[in-house]
Amino acid sequence: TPATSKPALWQLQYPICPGPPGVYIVAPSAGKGLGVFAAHDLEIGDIVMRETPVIKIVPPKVAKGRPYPMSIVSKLVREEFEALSPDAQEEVLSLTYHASSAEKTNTDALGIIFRTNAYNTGDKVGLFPKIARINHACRPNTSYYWSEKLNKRIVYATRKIKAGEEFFVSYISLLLTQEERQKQLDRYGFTCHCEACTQEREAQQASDNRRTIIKKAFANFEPQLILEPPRSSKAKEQARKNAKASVQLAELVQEEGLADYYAKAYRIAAISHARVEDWQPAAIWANRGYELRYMEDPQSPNTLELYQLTSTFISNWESELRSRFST
Ligand SMILES: C[S@@+](CC[C@H](N)C(=O)[O-])C[C@H]1O[C@@H](n2cnc3c(N)ncnc32)[C@H](O)[C@@H]1O
Repeated sequence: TPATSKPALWQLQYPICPGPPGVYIVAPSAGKGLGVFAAHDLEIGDIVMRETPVIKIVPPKVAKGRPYPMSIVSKLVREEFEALSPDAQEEVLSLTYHASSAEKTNTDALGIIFRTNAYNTGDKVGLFPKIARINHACRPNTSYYWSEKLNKRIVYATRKIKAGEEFFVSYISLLLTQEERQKQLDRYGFTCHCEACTQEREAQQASDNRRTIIKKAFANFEPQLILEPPRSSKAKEQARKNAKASVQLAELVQEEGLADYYAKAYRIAAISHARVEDWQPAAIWANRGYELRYMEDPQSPNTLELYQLTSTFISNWESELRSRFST
């Protein structure tokens, strides 16, 4: 039909829905190659991308912290790659990669593309060509999770994002000092110039201190996160101190802006208050943690646990109020 022709009657009766407006735009990002930018404003929890892996491999077994042997990875990736459509192959080959000079001459580029861009995906490692365009920051504005059920990686906003802002995720653990983070990022072949890594010296030092304290506190709290109330007076005293310290920890994580770790800190604050039977803050912290975990993945064990904790703590709080007003 010529473009100038009048719309048919059915087109007027059933206007064609153009679908939701796109969330992201891929465009050059200064000093970082390509990047992914917000097409419109986003709220916390809004989905940025959902993507199925084009290649998924079972990685070879290696000691913790050791790199996967590239010869094996390359072979596994190539097998999967050969089965892809020409368009999908082209998309994979267009991805950026970082190789050492020795690797450039003796390693299959496909394996290196995979290493630069792939993400842990349950017990496998997967390549997601669209998500792979998202650059790294040490105080990112999005986070992601792998949904085994949907066979998709899901990226969502962890803070409010304005149209035109770049989306960032973290490629590494963020509970490290700037120097430690840079060592880990070296394998991606870039020096991180994100907002968290380019602060004034004093602010940088303060940020390093906060991250070191948060990491230690998470480890120290771990063995104490049991719901059974303390018995001895010494244990009770310790539990009271912990409840106070757990609030300071949550505040510190917020001050450092590490949204990826908010839910973990809120769970610690919830359980620490439950142990001293301070049900109101226990319920509030648990609910805050639950809301964040729900956003991350409604079905995950972490989400379901916080749902349970929130309901238990709310009913304990209600019983406490009832007994207080009935006397
Ligand atoms: C997974 S890719 C991200 C997308 C990539 N920028 C592109 O053009 O396809 C990882 C590569 O992006 C670049 N990159 C990611 N985050 C960066 C950052 N914060 N600073 C500089 N380069 C970055 C590095 O070259 C890194 O090896």
